[in-house]
Amino acid sequence: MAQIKEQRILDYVLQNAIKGNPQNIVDAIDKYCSEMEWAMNVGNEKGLILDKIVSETNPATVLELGTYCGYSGVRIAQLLKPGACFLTIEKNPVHAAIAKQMFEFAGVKEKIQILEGSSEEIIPKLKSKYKVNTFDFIFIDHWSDRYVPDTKLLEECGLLKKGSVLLADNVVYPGAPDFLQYVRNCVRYECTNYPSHLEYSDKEDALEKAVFKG
Ligand SMILES: O=C(NCc1cccc(CNc2ccc3[nH]ncc3c2)c1)c1cc(-c2ccc(F)cc2)cc(O)c1O
Ligand SMILES: [Mg+2]
Repeated sequence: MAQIKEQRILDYVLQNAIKGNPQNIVDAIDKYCSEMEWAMNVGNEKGLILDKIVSETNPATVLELGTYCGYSGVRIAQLLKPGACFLTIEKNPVHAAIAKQMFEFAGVKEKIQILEGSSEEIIPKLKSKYKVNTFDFIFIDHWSDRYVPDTKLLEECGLLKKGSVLLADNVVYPGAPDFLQYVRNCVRYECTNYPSHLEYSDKEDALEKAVFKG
């Protein structure tokens, strides 16, 4: 069966990491992707910034756009308080299948629900179908041309409340210039930029935090 990179990453974790140990699994993915095959996980440098912002926010409800292999999902899940609700949307069914196995191995399966499909089709259904009211923390890491439309969709669907924290990956590389312009010029957001580097690379990148003011 033709193996894909994401399957090789999962296999490496299953064979080399400690089951039920989220941090060890995160470290194993970083080791594989820095030594063997580059992959678009948020990585450890930006991951530490993500950890700090999640810890400061201490969210009860989390939405992630773009699950991929589950790397950021595992990082976030290990920081959540008991009973927190974490939904992650993944359009690519192969990525979703890999992430599901990653979450099971990490022992965070009960904390995370993977919603298969695209953000534009799922976000409008979150209140009705998934009994969500608003999100305290949203990690945006899917197609960069969806960052702005999905931020507007979250507003329109009433899924943001005063203090909701949006954190967007890759705002420098590959780049999301329209997102930066939108949130930085909109009075309803308080923005902070966190310069960093592209995962497993020395190219410059950054995370952008945008706090919704209501
Ligand atoms: O593009 C990126 N990630 C998004 C992405 C990418 C591919 C597939 C999917 C399929 N998943 C998907 C799609 C649409 C969706 N709608 N709702 C959910 C949802 C889920 C998602 C990315 C790229 C680079 C990068 C690439 C090349 C390079 F040279 C340097 C850097 C680095 C990153 O950190 C990145 O995050
Ligand atoms: Mg990314």
